[in-house]
Amino acid sequence: MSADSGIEMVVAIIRPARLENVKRALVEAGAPSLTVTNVSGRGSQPATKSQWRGEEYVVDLHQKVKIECVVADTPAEDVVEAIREAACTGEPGDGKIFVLPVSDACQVRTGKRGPDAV
Ligand SMILES: Nc1ncnc2c1ncn2[C@@H]1O[C@H](COP(=O)(O)OP(=O)(O)OP(=O)(O)O)[C@@H](O)[C@H]1O
Repeated sequence: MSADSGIEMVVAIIRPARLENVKRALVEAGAPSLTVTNVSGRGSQPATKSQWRGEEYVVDLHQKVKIECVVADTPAEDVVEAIREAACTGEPGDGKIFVLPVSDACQVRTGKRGPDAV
């Protein structure tokens, strides 16, 4: 389902090691613009145990990369599929992808609004 504005945001939380693969896939899907943030999070990927100075501790927040990709001309569904294929290893912890409606956009340089600003 697409937003009234025709603009949608795909938010993907993926393995850092898959970022280059995903960036390449987004170019091929016609959606090269993106914002990338280093994040930590918890899904169903099991916690791991680590040691520091002889003390054992549980690591339940895993290092991930968050990709935000706002699209208007390219269907969000194509972006989701491109990211999924490029990010998948088949192992727990591969991540998750969310699609959000975006009510409007504004290009700072030109003042354009709506899909033309994306
Ligand atoms: N429901 C959620 N809300 C917010 N962030 C989530 C959610 N589910 C997963 N995440 C984020 O995605 C990252 C990867 O999730 P993860 O892959 O471990 O779990 P999963 O997708 O539930 O299942 P699986 O491990 O089987 O792939 C998490 O570390 C977290 O940052």
